[in-house]
Amino acid sequence: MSMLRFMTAGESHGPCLTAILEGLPAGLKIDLEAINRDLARRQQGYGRGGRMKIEKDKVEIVSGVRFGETLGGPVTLQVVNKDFANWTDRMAVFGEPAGPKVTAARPGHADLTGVKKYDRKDVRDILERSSARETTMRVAVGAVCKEFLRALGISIVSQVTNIGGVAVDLSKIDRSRLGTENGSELNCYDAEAEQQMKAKIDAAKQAGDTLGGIFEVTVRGLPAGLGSHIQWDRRLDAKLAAAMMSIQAIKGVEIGAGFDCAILPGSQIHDEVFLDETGEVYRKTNRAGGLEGGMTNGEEVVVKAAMKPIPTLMTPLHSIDIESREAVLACKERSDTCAVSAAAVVGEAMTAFVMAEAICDKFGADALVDVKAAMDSYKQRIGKDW
Ligand SMILES: Cc1cc2nc3c(=O)[nH]c(=O)nc-3n(C[C@H](O)[C@H](O)[C@H](O)COP(=O)(O)O)c2cc1C
Ligand SMILES: C=C(O[C@@H]1CC(C(=O)O)=C[C@@H](OP(=O)(O)O)[C@H]1O)C(=O)O
Repeated sequence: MSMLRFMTAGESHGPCLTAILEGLPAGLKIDLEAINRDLARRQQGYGRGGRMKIEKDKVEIVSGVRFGETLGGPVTLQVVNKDFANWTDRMAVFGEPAGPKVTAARPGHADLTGVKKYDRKDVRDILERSSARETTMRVAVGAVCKEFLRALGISIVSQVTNIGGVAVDLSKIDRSRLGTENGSELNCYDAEAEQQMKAKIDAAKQAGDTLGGIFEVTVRGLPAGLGSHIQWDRRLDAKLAAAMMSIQAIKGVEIGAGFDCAILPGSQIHDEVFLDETGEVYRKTNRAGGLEGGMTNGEEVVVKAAMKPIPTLMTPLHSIDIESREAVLACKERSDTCAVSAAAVVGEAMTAFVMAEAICDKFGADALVDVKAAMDSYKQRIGKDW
């Protein structure tokens, strides 16, 4: 099994956010600007809250890279929370809290179960870590993984396909445009749908309500045969689904035709296989989303994720106070109205990590030249044998 792994640390309003990524090969050139571009993309999107005006997330690398190239050791990435300076009364690492406690738990968030499980008296002790501010570091890690994948000819793009029930007409989408520098403010490639999405977000904000939606991530250039049918925990579709579900507020994942597979007959779901005049295998459709038997099949990997509406509502829902145990309205922290386009960037990052891990698993991960050579030789073999 691969030893590619990462861990994040940091609170939403703490001094800084950190990630350690270990297991990437030595000899990979790191482009800080590419990481910062993805961090900026994660901060964008119609419907984001006030915090995005305060932060301008920029990464610093403090280990594992020398003169712009990985050494094969753990890479430590850091992003400073500018907002920490405004939160020292509630978020200082030592001393006594001087700011108010949060005691009104928000339905749909980690608040209520978190305070019970961790024996805390202030919901802030839970919300600071359960906040999706943590996804900043996933995006930084994912951007490094994307660099690795790019060096092997693999790219990852995303699009938002639905916000609060306003759906993109996927038949209108020119898929070759996906990934062109942020298709739009909402990372949506259907201009008409996007206008309606924005109006829907405006209306939700006006009503103190929030919205969820759906995004889709596509991986191009993958060799067939990543992952395995041999054991449950080596199936790449399972790893991808788990990685997507690990993103805050994601409640559903589909690979390829996904839930439609349950409705349509086999003749309309399975992708028929043909040989071209040179003897190469091809398929006319990709309803499997590039994964069959837990392995990539050489087509684009296509995964969708459904995000629930943001749990912090400015017209708060009924809840309880954890101190007085009285019925109250949930707390109103500054919050996003809709963050699906940001979640799509996080989805790209998690997909990048899963694909990078699958590559390291199959081709080794000591030196980038060896990974490339192993992958080239494998591609030659399967190209010829098919
Ligand atoms: C990019 C992104 C931004 C988010 N912004 C907010 C927010 O501003 N306010 C909020 O209450 N929840 C926000 N969420 C959702 C919560 O983090 C999430 O619902 C919460 O952690 C509970 O986890 P669960 O929904 O997976 O059960 C955001 C999620 C993502 C992915
Ligand atoms: C509140 C949550 O996270 C949001 C995501 C987020 C970010 O950087 O994405 C920053 C946070 O900033 P603040 O709380 O200071 O406004 C929230 O906007 C949550 O997920 O519960």
